[in-house]
This record gives sequence, structure tokens and C-alpha cells, in this order.
Amino acid sequence: MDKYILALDQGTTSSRAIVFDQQGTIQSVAQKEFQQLFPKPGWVEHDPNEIWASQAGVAAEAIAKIGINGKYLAGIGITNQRETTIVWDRETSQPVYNAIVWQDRRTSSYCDELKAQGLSETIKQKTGLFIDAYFSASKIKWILDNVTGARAKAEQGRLAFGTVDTWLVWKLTNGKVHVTDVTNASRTMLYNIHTLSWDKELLKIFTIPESMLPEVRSCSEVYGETGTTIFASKVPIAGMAGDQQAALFGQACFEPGMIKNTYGTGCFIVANIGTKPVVTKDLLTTIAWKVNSEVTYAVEGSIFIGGAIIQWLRDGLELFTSSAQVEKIAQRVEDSGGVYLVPALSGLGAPHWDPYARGLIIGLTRGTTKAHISRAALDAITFDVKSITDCILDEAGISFRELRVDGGASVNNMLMQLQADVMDRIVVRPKITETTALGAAYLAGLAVGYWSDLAEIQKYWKEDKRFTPGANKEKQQKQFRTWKRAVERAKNWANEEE
Ligand SMILES: Nc1ncnc2c1ncn2[C@@H]1O[C@H](COP(=O)(O)OP(=O)(O)O)[C@@H](O)[C@H]1O
Ligand SMILES: O=P(O)(O)OC[C@H](O)CO
Repeated sequence: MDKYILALDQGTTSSRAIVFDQQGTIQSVAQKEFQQLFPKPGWVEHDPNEIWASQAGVAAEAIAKIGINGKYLAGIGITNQRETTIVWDRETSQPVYNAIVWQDRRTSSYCDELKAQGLSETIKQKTGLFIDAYFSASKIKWILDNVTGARAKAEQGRLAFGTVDTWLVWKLTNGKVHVTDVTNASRTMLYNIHTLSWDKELLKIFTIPESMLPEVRSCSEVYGETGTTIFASKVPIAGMAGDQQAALFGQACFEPGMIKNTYGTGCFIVANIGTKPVVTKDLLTTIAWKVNSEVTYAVEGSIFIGGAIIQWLRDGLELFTSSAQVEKIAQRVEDSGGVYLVPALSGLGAPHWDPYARGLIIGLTRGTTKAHISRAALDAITFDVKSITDCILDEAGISFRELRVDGGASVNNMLMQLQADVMDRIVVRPKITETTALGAAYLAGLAVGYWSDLAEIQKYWKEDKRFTPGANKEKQQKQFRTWKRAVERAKNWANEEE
């Protein structure tokens, strides 16, 4: 019987497990949503034990569906929602607090203090990141400062920190292995992307004991073996990368200048910039992957609300009952009828980095219908993405020909056409849009000799549909300029005095 690779894709709203064969074809999928906890406005948490239980459950289900067990797995690749922060007791493996999710804004005012101390430039130069509550460092500090006894225990070396990749490896190996990979490390705001090490000055600033941190490894190597409970035999864990970097890998964007966008809850536009970490004004510089001891860097534009704005029209405004309906409804009108939407529901990420911005719908008249609002929401997603690709062009000097797309909302053909129009660039959707899981599978497979090299992987990338800029492009570009005025009005809203 042939062997397979299992990818564990631990996302913000669900845990997924996908079995791939040697052609990179999906053989089996299992998925489970888990609880989103919102204890206070702006706070977002997950239960780490539920993350683990759901991930372990879907792993078992995915292999059972095709009647195999661990003996038929050549390796496991892990990919994960990034930045989300878990701190646990090394002895008991029990988390000391819930996972603080990347979307959580509780540390915004602490981040303002760091900015006021003039640390922005130092942190940007060392980590490639903007000071923002998005990243792990301020979340770890919050746990140490707010959970009774946590700081003392951490100082005694009794607590471990991990992003979700680290937590899953810890659980899969029964607490034997405490590692992360360079991509996840590069999102903590504690990792120096030039020296490729935890940065002592940053650890001091955030008052985090180094003993809590995992060992940082490459994205493609054997980190350890699983226990035998789920898989009935030991399986090498051999690949690891944050989900957006894994998607870049799964999209086979191996050459500098290649670029992808994932249209999920948020939108994450990531461009391969080669082996030198260029620090730009408005984008993040991050590690794309480390394979065979070579580090590849990327610039990234992170948009916090992407497909989630469609979810909000569905669940918050109840304009329709399934996200897919937005396309038909928006098609009822020729354009948004002068309505503009700024999806700043959790502040604005790149290129504005304004945690106090809030969502806005402007240009309403008595003639406005839900079709106009639906269209304005689709436009807004493409405008946000265009803001980032403009920065990638202007600041990183990347004049890409085509944008490779994936993620849940990339199935929306109208959205993809609008994207091509406003950017005046080709948009290409591959046959397999589960690129995040595929990237993790490739990384694991390369480490265990299941695939030979990048050239082989490149061959498995197949185009599904291509969207070419059309007749509408001037109109969309004009509306993009108007939309930018709306963005200015949404900025700093939650911070303004009465
Ligand atoms: N046809 C569609 N048109 C627009 N948005 C969609 C469509 N289908 C799904 N979405 C949006 O895509 C998102 C789900 O994408 P997915 O990649 O599964 O997200 P994640 O991995 O971030 O949980 C949801 O926010 C949903 O509203
Ligand atoms: O879980 P996703 O796909 O929404 O991705 C989350 C990102 O990794 C956050 O940086």
C-alpha cells in the first residue's frame, strides 16, 4: 500500500486534517470548528485543550476515512494560526490561561506605551514587525502579569510558551519536544530575523524569561515522533510553518517576486523576497521558510477582516443565509451605487496599523439596497488587498505579473474579477485551494524523502481559473481612490474624545 502525508491545519475557527498522496492530491479531509471565546470587548480566546482535542480528533478521522493508520503515513506536517499565544506548566501540560488569539486587542494600550518610549524603529529593525497587539510578545507578558503565580513559576523555569505549532508538537510527543519553527518564531516579536535567534534585548523589554521559549528549528526536518495513541504507530513530525507562509509554499511561490493572497477570515498577502530581509515602511518583513539551511524572507500585508466581512453581513446584518449568496446578490446591481464600506471591525492592519479604527459604511441614500452593501463589501476586500499590493510595488519594488489566490472566499468568481480589475493584474486560482495544508505537507514530505526537491513540487501546482483585468478596471480604480477617503474617516474612531 502507498504511503501518504498528513497535514494538520490548525486555523482560527477550525481544526482541519488533510491526507495527501504523492501527486499532492487530497485523499481525505476532516474538519471541526471549535469555540471562540469573547470574554470582554476586543478580547478573543481559545481553550488550548479544545484546540488539541479537535486537532487530534480530525487527525484520527481523516486517516480512518481512507482506512489507514500511522504505518501508512510517511510524515506529518503542521501549520497553524500564527501569533496565538499559549503558556503551560511543563510538569502537568496544563495551560495556565486560555490561548490569547492573534485578533485579541487587550494589549493595545501597552503597545502604545512602547511606541511612546520610542521603540518602534528598534523593534521593526530587529523583528520586521510593527508594535501591535497582534503579535505574541505583549500577550505572553499579559499572562505573566495577570495570572496569579505565573511570573514566579516562569522565572523558576516551570512554564513553557508556545504558538499553536509548538503546543501541538508538545501534545503529539507527550511533552517530550518543545520546538517551534523560524516562521512562527518570526511572529512573536521576540525573534531577531537577521541573527536568527531569540533577542535578549527584546526579552528584557517584554520581561519574558528565556527559559519559557521553545527551540527554533527549520520548517522541514524531523522534530520528533508522535506517540502511538492516535496513529497506532510512531509517525515522524517533519514539517512546520505558520499558515500564511505554508500557503506561500503550497502555492509554489519559490522565486523572489512571486506573491499570493489567502482570502480567509482575514486576507494575508505574502511576497517572496529571496534571501535578504528587506525592511519596508508599511509592510511586515517575515521569514517565509527555512529549508535545507537556507532562509527565504517575505514581505506581508496582514488584513484582519477579509472574508469575515461577508460573514458579518450574513450573521450580523442577516442580509443572506450563506456566504456564497453574496455573489448573486451583489450581481443584481451594476456597482455599489456610491456606497463604500471600510471593514475595520477589529481596527486596521497593514498598511495603516490603527487599532482604534472602526468599521464604516458611507454614501447611503434612500436608494441603497442590500445588493449595494453586498457589492460595497466585495469591493472593500479587493480595495484592502490593492492597498497592500501597491505597497509591495512601491516599497519592496516587486512588480508582480500575477497574484496567486486561495482561501475560502477565493471561490467567489466575482470577487476575483473585481480584484484583477482594481489591481490591473492577473489573478490565478489553483486547482487545489487548500494550499496551507498542502504547504505543510510538502515541507514534511521533503524532510522524509517523500518528495525530492522544489522542482518536483513545482510540477504539481495546477491552474484552475485565471481572471484578466477587464472593461471595468478604470471604474474600479477610480472607486478605490474614493474608498481611501472613507478609510481616513474610519481611522482613530475609538480613540477620539467626545
Ligand atoms: N463565496 C464566498 N464569497 C465571499 N466570501 C466567502 C465565500 N465563501 C466563504 N467566504 C468567506 O470566507 C471565509 C472562510 O474562509 P476560510 O479559508 O475557511 O477561513 P479561515 O481559514 O480563516 O477560517 C469566511 O469568512 C466566509 O465568510
Ligand atoms: O487561521 P487563519 O487562516 O485565519 O490565519 C490566521 C493568521 O495566521 C493570523 O496571522
